[in-house]
Amino acid sequence: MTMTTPGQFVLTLSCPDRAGIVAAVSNHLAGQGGNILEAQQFGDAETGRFFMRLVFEDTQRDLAALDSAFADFARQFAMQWTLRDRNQRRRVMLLVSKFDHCLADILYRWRIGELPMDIAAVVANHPRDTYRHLDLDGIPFRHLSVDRDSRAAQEAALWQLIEQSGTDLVVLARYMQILSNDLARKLAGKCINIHHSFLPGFKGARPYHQAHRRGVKLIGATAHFVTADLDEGPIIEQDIERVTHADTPDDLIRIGRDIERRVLARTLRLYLDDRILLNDAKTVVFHS
Ligand SMILES: Nc1nc2c(c(=O)[nH]1)N[C@@H](CN(C=O)c1ccc(C(=O)N[C@@H](CCC(=O)O)C(=O)O)cc1)CN2
Repeated sequence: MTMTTPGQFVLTLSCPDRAGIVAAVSNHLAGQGGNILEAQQFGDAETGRFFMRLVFEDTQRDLAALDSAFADFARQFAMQWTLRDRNQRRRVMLLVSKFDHCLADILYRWRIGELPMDIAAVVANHPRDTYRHLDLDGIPFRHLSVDRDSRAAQEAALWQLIEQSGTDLVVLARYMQILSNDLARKLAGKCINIHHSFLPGFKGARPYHQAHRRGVKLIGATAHFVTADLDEGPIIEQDIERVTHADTPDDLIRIGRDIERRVLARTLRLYLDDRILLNDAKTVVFHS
């Protein structure tokens, strides 16, 4: 008898909270031949919304059939949901400006298999030579220069590239250009930024210099979804390091680089494994 290797699927959902959701979802998946391997849930008492992430295996392996059956089931709960084949890799576009330490870190982790994704392109607003020390072999690179007068045209070219490359996620890896409200809206829930401060402190430009002037004893980095409101998007992951009165702004920048790298890498892994759910202006993150 030939044994079919079951496929693994990730289901995320959110809906108005009520009794019986977990049982109903579990019974539905069992009825589809699904065997649940992981399940996490959270009921937000403030918003009355329920969130769930499940990983299940199914010998049926037919995503289209599972998707259609769940669509019928989800309607009774007014669910927002996603269902994905866990082996389906996301296409991720990486945007960078002058400082490329986060990009370098992502490329390394990707090349050693730590980030299961396909890189759609690296897009920079500085020329290729800026990144001459980086291994970009096999990765499409586009230099989209931008200034006050060319911003609209640059964003139009960027959006065309995002659409044509089938990009699923845009990562601002220290990309220092403010996206227009229109582009931020088009990328809602699909664009992540690494901000080099512990938000909500020190939004905007030059946060390390702001922090130095304030005499902080901790600095941090924050990964968040990008919205039209600068550095106000739903926070996904953060981390910090201690600093002292003797540290200069350049010391803070140096110490901050490692925080930014690890926060963004953690965030990318979380996103690629469907562990981040949007909860209005916040997120629910189901850590492993
Ligand atoms: N619509 C959004 N765009 C961007 C966001 C965001 O949350 N919403 N995050 C920023 C990243 N960022 C800090 O992390 C940031 C980037 C740029 C600036 C800024 O003042 N830029 C100047 C130009 C600076 C330069 O050319 O060196 C500007 O755009 O006029 C502040 C904060 C990314 N985009």
